Amino acid sequence: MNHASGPALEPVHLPERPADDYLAERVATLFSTSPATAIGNVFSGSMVFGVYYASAPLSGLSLWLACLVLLMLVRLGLVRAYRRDPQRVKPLTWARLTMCQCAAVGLAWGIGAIWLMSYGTPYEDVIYGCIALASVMVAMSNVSYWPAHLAFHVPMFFFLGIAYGRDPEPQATFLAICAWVVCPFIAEMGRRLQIRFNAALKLAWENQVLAHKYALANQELAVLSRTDDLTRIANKRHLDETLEREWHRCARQGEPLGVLMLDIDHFKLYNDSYGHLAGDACIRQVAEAMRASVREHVDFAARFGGEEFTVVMPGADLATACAIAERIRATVEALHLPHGGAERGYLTVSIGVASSEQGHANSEEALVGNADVALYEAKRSGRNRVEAFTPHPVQA
Ligand SMILES: Nc1nc2c(ncn2[C@@H]2O[C@H](COP(=O)(O)OP(=O)(O)OP(=O)(O)O)[C@@H](O)[C@H]2O)c(=O)[nH]1
Repeated sequence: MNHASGPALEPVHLPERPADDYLAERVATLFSTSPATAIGNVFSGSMVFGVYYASAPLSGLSLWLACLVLLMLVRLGLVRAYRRDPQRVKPLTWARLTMCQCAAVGLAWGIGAIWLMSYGTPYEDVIYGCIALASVMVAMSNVSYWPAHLAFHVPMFFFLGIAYGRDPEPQATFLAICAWVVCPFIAEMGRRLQIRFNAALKLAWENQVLAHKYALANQELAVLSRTDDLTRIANKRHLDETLEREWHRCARQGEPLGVLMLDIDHFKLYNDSYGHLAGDACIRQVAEAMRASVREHVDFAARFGGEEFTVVMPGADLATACAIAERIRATVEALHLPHGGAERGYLTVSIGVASSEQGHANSEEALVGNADVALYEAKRSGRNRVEAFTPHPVQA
Protein backbone atom coordinates (compact mmCIF):
# COMPACT_ATOMS: atom_id res chain seq x y z
CA MET A 1 0.00 0.00 0.00
CA ASN A 2 1.33 3.37 -0.94
CA HIS A 3 -0.31 5.47 1.69
CA ALA A 4 2.21 8.24 1.56
CA SER A 5 0.58 10.07 -1.33
CA GLY A 6 -3.02 9.78 -0.16
CA PRO A 7 -5.94 7.72 -1.46
CA ALA A 8 -5.93 6.70 -5.13
CA LEU A 9 -8.80 7.18 -7.61
CA GLU A 10 -10.60 4.05 -8.75
CA PRO A 11 -11.23 4.23 -12.52
CA VAL A 12 -14.85 5.02 -13.31
CA HIS A 13 -15.68 3.92 -16.83
CA LEU A 14 -17.87 6.03 -19.05
CA PRO A 15 -20.18 3.81 -21.08
CA GLU A 16 -19.47 3.77 -24.79
CA ARG A 17 -21.13 6.64 -26.64
CA PRO A 18 -23.85 5.22 -28.87
CA ALA A 19 -24.14 6.39 -32.46
CA ASP A 20 -26.52 9.32 -32.87
CA ASP A 21 -29.32 7.13 -34.18
CA TYR A 22 -28.78 4.59 -31.35
CA LEU A 23 -29.09 1.89 -34.00
CA ALA A 24 -27.25 -0.76 -31.99
CA GLU A 25 -29.68 -0.37 -29.12
CA ARG A 26 -32.67 -0.33 -31.41
CA VAL A 27 -31.43 -3.52 -33.05
CA ALA A 28 -30.96 -5.08 -29.60
CA THR A 29 -34.61 -4.26 -28.81
CA LEU A 30 -35.70 -5.58 -32.19
CA PHE A 31 -33.98 -8.90 -31.53
CA SER A 32 -35.18 -9.15 -27.96
CA THR A 33 -38.81 -9.04 -29.16
CA SER A 34 -38.26 -10.99 -32.38
CA PRO A 35 -39.11 -14.49 -31.04
CA ALA A 36 -42.49 -13.32 -29.71
CA THR A 37 -43.22 -11.47 -32.97
CA ALA A 38 -42.23 -14.46 -35.12
CA ILE A 39 -44.20 -17.03 -33.11
CA GLY A 40 -47.20 -14.69 -32.76
CA ASN A 41 -47.29 -14.29 -36.52
CA VAL A 42 -47.57 -18.06 -37.03
CA PHE A 43 -50.46 -18.14 -34.55
CA SER A 44 -52.21 -15.40 -36.52
CA GLY A 45 -51.61 -17.48 -39.66
CA SER A 46 -53.08 -20.52 -37.89
CA MET A 47 -56.26 -18.55 -37.22
CA VAL A 48 -56.51 -17.78 -40.95
CA PHE A 49 -55.94 -21.49 -41.60
CA GLY A 50 -58.91 -22.24 -39.32
CA VAL A 51 -61.13 -19.62 -40.99
CA TYR A 52 -60.52 -20.88 -44.56
CA TYR A 53 -60.21 -24.56 -43.67
CA ALA A 54 -63.61 -25.40 -45.14
CA SER A 55 -63.47 -23.20 -48.24
CA ALA A 56 -59.87 -23.11 -49.55
CA PRO A 57 -57.93 -26.15 -50.88
CA LEU A 58 -56.19 -27.76 -47.93
CA SER A 59 -52.92 -28.33 -49.78
CA GLY A 60 -52.59 -24.64 -50.72
CA LEU A 61 -53.68 -23.53 -47.26
CA SER A 62 -51.11 -25.83 -45.66
CA LEU A 63 -48.42 -24.59 -48.02
CA TRP A 64 -49.22 -20.99 -47.07
CA LEU A 65 -49.01 -21.79 -43.36
CA ALA A 66 -45.78 -23.74 -43.93
CA CYS A 67 -44.42 -20.65 -45.63
CA LEU A 68 -45.18 -18.58 -42.49
CA VAL A 69 -43.55 -21.28 -40.31
CA LEU A 70 -40.46 -21.21 -42.52
CA LEU A 71 -40.24 -17.43 -42.23
CA MET A 72 -40.64 -17.75 -38.46
CA LEU A 73 -37.68 -20.16 -38.45
CA VAL A 74 -35.64 -17.67 -40.50
CA ARG A 75 -36.36 -14.97 -37.94
CA LEU A 76 -35.54 -17.27 -35.01
CA GLY A 77 -32.32 -18.25 -36.81
CA LEU A 78 -31.42 -14.58 -37.08
CA VAL A 79 -32.10 -14.13 -33.37
CA ARG A 80 -29.85 -17.09 -32.55
CA ALA A 81 -27.02 -15.76 -34.72
CA TYR A 82 -27.39 -12.31 -33.19
CA ARG A 83 -27.35 -13.60 -29.62
CA ARG A 84 -24.26 -15.68 -30.30
CA ASP A 85 -22.28 -12.80 -31.69
CA PRO A 86 -23.96 -9.39 -32.11
CA GLN A 87 -20.69 -7.97 -33.47
CA ARG A 88 -20.57 -10.44 -36.31
CA VAL A 89 -22.07 -7.90 -38.67
CA LYS A 90 -22.89 -4.21 -38.29
CA PRO A 91 -26.14 -3.21 -36.54
CA LEU A 92 -27.44 -1.87 -39.84
CA THR A 93 -26.91 -5.26 -41.47
CA TRP A 94 -28.83 -7.02 -38.66
CA ALA A 95 -31.59 -4.46 -39.06
CA ARG A 96 -31.74 -4.89 -42.82
CA LEU A 97 -31.79 -8.68 -42.61
CA THR A 98 -34.75 -8.43 -40.23
CA MET A 99 -36.38 -5.94 -42.57
CA CYS A 100 -36.09 -8.45 -45.46
CA GLN A 101 -37.68 -11.14 -43.33
CA CYS A 102 -40.49 -8.74 -42.42
CA ALA A 103 -41.02 -7.90 -46.09
CA ALA A 104 -41.25 -11.60 -46.93
CA VAL A 105 -43.85 -12.14 -44.19
CA GLY A 106 -45.81 -9.09 -45.38
CA LEU A 107 -45.79 -10.45 -48.93
CA ALA A 108 -46.89 -13.88 -47.72
CA TRP A 109 -49.85 -12.28 -45.97
CA GLY A 110 -50.67 -10.06 -48.95
CA ILE A 111 -50.40 -12.74 -51.64
CA GLY A 112 -52.16 -15.14 -49.27
CA ALA A 113 -55.02 -12.65 -49.09
CA ILE A 114 -55.40 -12.56 -52.89
CA TRP A 115 -55.34 -16.34 -53.15
CA LEU A 116 -57.55 -17.14 -50.13
CA MET A 117 -60.16 -14.52 -50.97
CA SER A 118 -60.74 -16.15 -54.32
CA TYR A 119 -62.18 -19.09 -52.33
CA GLY A 120 -63.57 -17.51 -49.17
CA THR A 121 -66.99 -16.11 -48.35
CA PRO A 122 -67.33 -12.32 -47.73
CA TYR A 123 -67.62 -13.12 -44.04
CA GLU A 124 -64.32 -15.09 -44.06
CA ASP A 125 -62.62 -12.30 -46.02
CA VAL A 126 -63.59 -9.73 -43.41
CA ILE A 127 -62.17 -11.98 -40.73
CA TYR A 128 -58.94 -12.22 -42.76
CA GLY A 129 -58.69 -8.42 -42.64
CA CYS A 130 -59.25 -8.44 -38.88
CA ILE A 131 -56.57 -11.08 -38.34
CA ALA A 132 -54.20 -9.12 -40.60
CA LEU A 133 -54.75 -6.04 -38.42
CA ALA A 134 -54.13 -8.13 -35.31
CA SER A 135 -50.90 -9.46 -36.80
CA VAL A 136 -49.68 -5.87 -37.21
CA MET A 137 -50.26 -5.38 -33.50
CA VAL A 138 -48.35 -8.60 -32.76
CA ALA A 139 -45.46 -7.23 -34.81
CA MET A 140 -45.65 -3.72 -33.35
CA SER A 141 -42.25 -4.08 -31.67
CA ASN A 142 -40.77 -3.87 -35.18
CA VAL A 143 -41.09 -0.11 -34.76
CA SER A 144 -37.74 -0.14 -32.96
CA TYR A 145 -36.47 -0.26 -36.57
CA TRP A 146 -39.15 1.57 -38.45
CA PRO A 147 -38.25 0.29 -41.98
CA ALA A 148 -38.88 -3.27 -40.74
CA HIS A 149 -42.29 -2.19 -39.51
CA LEU A 150 -43.05 -0.65 -42.91
CA ALA A 151 -41.69 -3.67 -44.78
CA PHE A 152 -44.20 -5.89 -43.01
CA HIS A 153 -47.46 -4.01 -43.10
CA VAL A 154 -47.20 -2.02 -46.36
CA PRO A 155 -47.11 -5.04 -48.73
CA MET A 156 -49.65 -6.83 -46.57
CA PHE A 157 -52.25 -4.03 -46.75
CA PHE A 158 -51.42 -3.19 -50.33
CA PHE A 159 -52.25 -6.71 -51.50
CA LEU A 160 -55.14 -6.95 -49.04
CA GLY A 161 -56.64 -3.90 -50.72
CA ILE A 162 -56.16 -5.52 -54.15
CA ALA A 163 -57.72 -8.73 -52.85
CA TYR A 164 -60.83 -6.86 -51.63
CA GLY A 165 -60.87 -4.68 -54.74
CA ARG A 166 -61.16 -7.71 -57.05
CA ASP A 167 -64.63 -8.36 -55.69
CA PRO A 168 -67.18 -6.13 -57.56
CA GLU A 169 -69.44 -5.83 -54.47
CA PRO A 170 -69.52 -2.20 -53.15
CA GLN A 171 -68.93 -3.55 -49.65
CA ALA A 172 -65.66 -5.15 -50.85
CA THR A 173 -64.56 -1.91 -52.54
CA PHE A 174 -65.16 -0.12 -49.26
CA LEU A 175 -62.96 -2.71 -47.48
CA ALA A 176 -60.25 -2.24 -50.13
CA ILE A 177 -60.22 1.51 -49.55
CA CYS A 178 -60.10 0.96 -45.79
CA ALA A 179 -57.12 -1.41 -46.17
CA TRP A 180 -55.20 1.21 -48.16
CA VAL A 181 -56.18 4.12 -45.94
CA VAL A 182 -55.25 2.37 -42.71
CA CYS A 183 -51.78 1.66 -44.08
CA PRO A 184 -50.33 5.23 -43.81
CA PHE A 185 -51.90 5.63 -40.37
CA ILE A 186 -50.13 2.54 -39.12
CA ALA A 187 -46.92 3.78 -40.75
CA GLU A 188 -47.24 7.16 -39.01
CA MET A 189 -47.96 5.51 -35.68
CA GLY A 190 -44.77 3.46 -36.08
CA ARG A 191 -42.75 6.54 -37.03
CA ARG A 192 -43.92 8.46 -33.97
CA LEU A 193 -43.29 5.51 -31.69
CA GLN A 194 -39.77 5.24 -33.07
CA ILE A 195 -39.14 8.94 -32.37
CA ARG A 196 -40.30 8.48 -28.76
CA PHE A 197 -38.18 5.36 -28.49
CA ASN A 198 -35.09 7.23 -29.70
CA ALA A 199 -35.80 10.03 -27.25
CA ALA A 200 -35.96 7.47 -24.42
CA LEU A 201 -32.65 5.97 -25.53
CA LYS A 202 -31.07 9.42 -25.61
CA LEU A 203 -32.35 10.15 -22.13
CA ALA A 204 -30.98 6.84 -20.87
CA TRP A 205 -27.59 7.71 -22.33
CA GLU A 206 -27.63 11.17 -20.76
CA ASN A 207 -28.52 9.58 -17.42
CA GLN A 208 -25.55 7.26 -17.72
CA VAL A 209 -23.26 10.20 -18.43
CA LEU A 210 -24.66 12.11 -15.46
CA ALA A 211 -24.23 9.09 -13.19
CA HIS A 212 -20.66 8.79 -14.40
CA LYS A 213 -19.91 12.45 -13.69
CA TYR A 214 -21.55 12.14 -10.30
CA ALA A 215 -19.44 9.08 -9.44
CA LEU A 216 -16.28 10.93 -10.51
CA ALA A 217 -17.17 14.00 -8.45
CA ASN A 218 -17.89 11.78 -5.45
CA GLN A 219 -14.55 10.09 -5.84
CA GLU A 220 -12.74 13.39 -6.06
CA LEU A 221 -14.56 14.62 -2.96
CA ALA A 222 -13.64 11.44 -1.11
CA VAL A 223 -9.99 11.91 -2.05
CA LEU A 224 -10.03 15.62 -1.17
CA SER A 225 -11.64 14.97 2.19
CA ARG A 226 -8.72 12.70 3.08
CA THR A 227 -5.86 14.74 1.63
CA ASP A 228 -3.95 17.57 3.28
CA ASP A 229 -4.24 20.73 1.17
CA LEU A 230 -0.74 22.01 1.81
CA THR A 231 1.37 18.87 1.46
CA ARG A 232 -0.91 16.64 -0.66
CA ILE A 233 -0.21 13.74 1.67
CA ALA A 234 -2.91 12.12 3.85
CA ASN A 235 -4.63 14.33 6.41
CA LYS A 236 -5.62 13.64 10.02
CA ARG A 237 -8.96 12.07 9.05
CA HIS A 238 -7.22 9.60 6.75
CA LEU A 239 -4.58 9.00 9.42
CA ASP A 240 -7.22 8.14 12.02
CA GLU A 241 -8.94 5.67 9.67
CA THR A 242 -5.68 4.00 8.71
CA LEU A 243 -4.35 3.86 12.22
CA GLU A 244 -7.50 2.17 13.49
CA ARG A 245 -7.56 -0.31 10.61
CA GLU A 246 -3.86 -1.18 10.88
CA TRP A 247 -4.03 -1.46 14.66
CA HIS A 248 -6.72 -4.15 14.39
CA ARG A 249 -5.14 -5.85 11.38
CA CYS A 250 -1.69 -6.10 13.03
CA ALA A 251 -3.29 -7.35 16.27
CA ARG A 252 -5.20 -10.02 14.33
CA GLN A 253 -2.13 -11.15 12.44
CA GLY A 254 0.17 -10.99 15.46
CA GLU A 255 2.37 -8.31 13.86
CA PRO A 256 3.83 -5.26 15.60
CA LEU A 257 2.66 -1.78 14.61
CA GLY A 258 5.15 1.07 14.68
CA VAL A 259 4.23 4.76 14.89
CA LEU A 260 6.39 7.87 14.77
CA MET A 261 5.57 11.47 15.55
CA LEU A 262 7.69 14.13 13.86
CA ASP A 263 7.89 17.80 14.75
CA ILE A 264 9.91 20.51 13.00
CA ASP A 265 12.37 22.12 15.38
CA HIS A 266 11.94 25.78 16.26
CA PHE A 267 9.35 26.25 13.59
CA LYS A 268 7.85 29.30 15.23
CA LEU A 269 11.21 30.98 14.84
CA TYR A 270 11.38 29.85 11.22
CA ASN A 271 8.03 31.48 10.51
CA ASP A 272 9.07 34.60 12.39
CA SER A 273 12.33 34.85 10.42
CA TYR A 274 11.23 33.88 6.91
CA GLY A 275 7.50 34.48 6.91
CA HIS A 276 4.56 32.08 6.79
CA LEU A 277 4.74 31.46 3.06
CA ALA A 278 8.31 30.25 3.41
CA GLY A 279 7.11 28.26 6.43
CA ASP A 280 4.48 26.58 4.22
CA ALA A 281 7.10 25.74 1.60
CA CYS A 282 9.29 24.31 4.33
CA ILE A 283 6.43 22.10 5.62
CA ARG A 284 5.97 20.81 2.07
CA GLN A 285 9.66 19.96 1.78
CA VAL A 286 9.65 18.09 5.07
CA ALA A 287 6.55 16.16 3.99
CA GLU A 288 8.26 15.23 0.72
CA ALA A 289 11.45 14.15 2.52
CA MET A 290 9.35 12.02 4.83
CA ARG A 291 7.40 10.50 1.94
CA ALA A 292 10.64 9.62 0.17
CA SER A 293 12.15 7.99 3.28
CA VAL A 294 9.36 5.61 4.32
CA ARG A 295 8.88 2.09 2.93
CA GLU A 296 6.93 2.33 -0.31
CA HIS A 297 3.59 0.45 -0.32
CA VAL A 298 4.01 -0.37 3.39
CA ASP A 299 4.22 2.76 5.51
CA PHE A 300 1.60 5.45 5.76
CA ALA A 301 2.72 9.08 6.13
CA ALA A 302 0.26 11.78 7.16
CA ARG A 303 0.19 15.36 8.37
CA PHE A 304 -1.00 15.27 11.94
CA GLY A 305 -1.55 19.04 12.00
CA GLY A 306 0.54 22.22 12.02
CA GLU A 307 4.23 21.24 11.69
CA GLU A 308 3.65 17.74 13.06
CA PHE A 309 3.61 14.55 11.02
CA THR A 310 2.87 10.91 11.75
CA VAL A 311 4.05 7.74 10.06
CA VAL A 312 2.21 4.46 10.62
CA MET A 313 4.52 1.49 10.05
CA PRO A 314 2.70 -1.85 9.87
CA GLY A 315 4.85 -4.80 10.92
CA ALA A 316 7.60 -2.55 12.32
CA ASP A 317 9.11 -3.48 15.65
CA LEU A 318 10.81 -0.74 17.64
CA ALA A 319 14.21 -1.20 15.95
CA THR A 320 12.72 -1.05 12.44
CA ALA A 321 10.55 1.95 13.34
CA CYS A 322 13.59 3.76 14.79
CA ALA A 323 15.61 2.99 11.64
CA ILE A 324 12.87 4.49 9.45
CA ALA A 325 12.64 7.51 11.75
CA GLU A 326 16.40 8.00 11.59
CA ARG A 327 16.27 7.85 7.81
CA ILE A 328 13.68 10.62 7.77
CA ARG A 329 15.61 12.75 10.23
CA ALA A 330 18.82 12.37 8.21
CA THR A 331 17.02 13.17 4.92
CA VAL A 332 15.62 16.41 6.36
CA GLU A 333 18.98 17.32 7.81
CA ALA A 334 20.63 16.68 4.46
CA LEU A 335 18.35 19.26 2.86
CA HIS A 336 20.30 21.91 4.79
CA LEU A 337 17.37 24.32 4.69
CA PRO A 338 18.72 27.53 6.22
CA HIS A 339 17.21 28.26 9.64
CA GLY A 340 18.93 31.12 11.45
CA GLY A 341 17.00 30.44 14.66
CA ALA A 342 18.11 26.80 14.97
CA GLU A 343 21.19 25.69 16.91
CA ARG A 344 22.84 24.27 13.77
CA GLY A 345 21.82 27.02 11.39
CA TYR A 346 19.68 24.72 9.29
CA LEU A 347 16.29 23.08 9.67
CA THR A 348 15.98 19.85 11.64
CA VAL A 349 13.25 17.63 12.99
CA SER A 350 12.72 15.69 16.18
CA ILE A 351 11.02 12.31 16.10
CA GLY A 352 9.43 10.14 18.77
CA VAL A 353 8.90 6.42 18.04
CA ALA A 354 6.78 3.72 19.64
CA SER A 355 5.82 0.20 18.65
CA SER A 356 2.97 -1.99 19.85
CA GLU A 357 5.60 -4.69 20.29
CA GLN A 358 6.67 -2.83 23.47
CA GLY A 359 3.37 -3.82 25.09
CA HIS A 360 2.65 -0.39 26.56
CA ALA A 361 -0.34 0.56 24.44
CA ASN A 362 -3.77 -1.03 24.51
CA SER A 363 -5.18 1.14 21.72
CA GLU A 364 -3.97 3.01 18.66
CA GLU A 365 -4.50 6.30 20.49
CA ALA A 366 -2.29 5.11 23.33
CA LEU A 367 0.38 4.09 20.82
CA VAL A 368 0.36 7.57 19.27
CA GLY A 369 0.45 8.99 22.80
CA ASN A 370 3.58 6.94 23.50
CA ALA A 371 5.24 8.23 20.31
CA ASP A 372 4.30 11.75 21.43
CA VAL A 373 5.92 11.18 24.82
CA ALA A 374 9.06 10.04 22.97
CA LEU A 375 8.88 13.15 20.76
CA TYR A 376 8.74 15.33 23.83
CA GLU A 377 11.78 13.49 25.10
CA ALA A 378 13.60 14.09 21.79
CA LYS A 379 12.87 17.82 22.05
CA ARG A 380 13.95 17.86 25.65
CA SER A 381 17.18 16.06 24.84
CA GLY A 382 18.34 18.66 22.35
CA ARG A 383 16.21 18.18 19.13
CA ASN A 384 17.36 16.86 15.74
CA ARG A 385 17.15 13.33 17.10
CA VAL A 386 15.09 10.19 17.20
CA GLU A 387 13.90 9.00 20.56
CA ALA A 388 12.21 5.67 21.24
CA PHE A 389 9.43 5.50 23.76
CA THR A 390 10.44 4.21 27.16
CA PRO A 391 7.81 3.68 29.82
CA HIS A 392 9.61 5.84 32.36
CA PRO A 393 11.58 8.56 30.59
CA VAL A 394 14.61 9.79 32.46
CA GLN A 395 13.66 13.01 34.22
CA ALA A 396 16.04 15.97 33.88
N1 LIG B 1 3.81 28.47 7.96
C1 LIG B 1 3.07 27.67 8.71
N2 LIG B 1 3.23 27.64 10.01
C2 LIG B 1 2.50 26.80 10.75
C3 LIG B 1 1.53 25.97 10.17
N3 LIG B 1 0.96 25.25 11.14
C4 LIG B 1 1.55 25.62 12.31
N4 LIG B 1 2.48 26.56 12.07
C5 LIG B 1 3.34 27.25 13.02
O1 LIG B 1 4.24 26.31 13.62
C6 LIG B 1 4.66 26.90 14.81
C7 LIG B 1 4.82 25.82 15.87
O2 LIG B 1 5.50 26.40 16.93
P1 LIG B 1 5.62 25.73 18.32
O3 LIG B 1 4.56 24.70 18.53
O4 LIG B 1 5.71 26.85 19.37
O5 LIG B 1 6.97 24.95 18.31
P2 LIG B 1 8.36 25.25 17.63
O6 LIG B 1 8.58 26.70 17.43
O7 LIG B 1 8.46 24.41 16.43
O8 LIG B 1 9.35 24.77 18.74
P3 LIG B 1 9.74 23.29 19.10
O9 LIG B 1 8.63 22.42 18.60
O10 LIG B 1 9.83 23.30 20.58
O11 LIG B 1 11.02 23.02 18.43
C8 LIG B 1 3.65 27.98 15.18
O12 LIG B 1 4.25 29.25 15.05
C9 LIG B 1 2.56 27.83 14.15
O13 LIG B 1 2.01 29.07 13.78
C10 LIG B 1 1.35 26.05 8.77
O14 LIG B 1 0.53 25.36 8.16
N5 LIG B 1 2.13 26.89 8.08
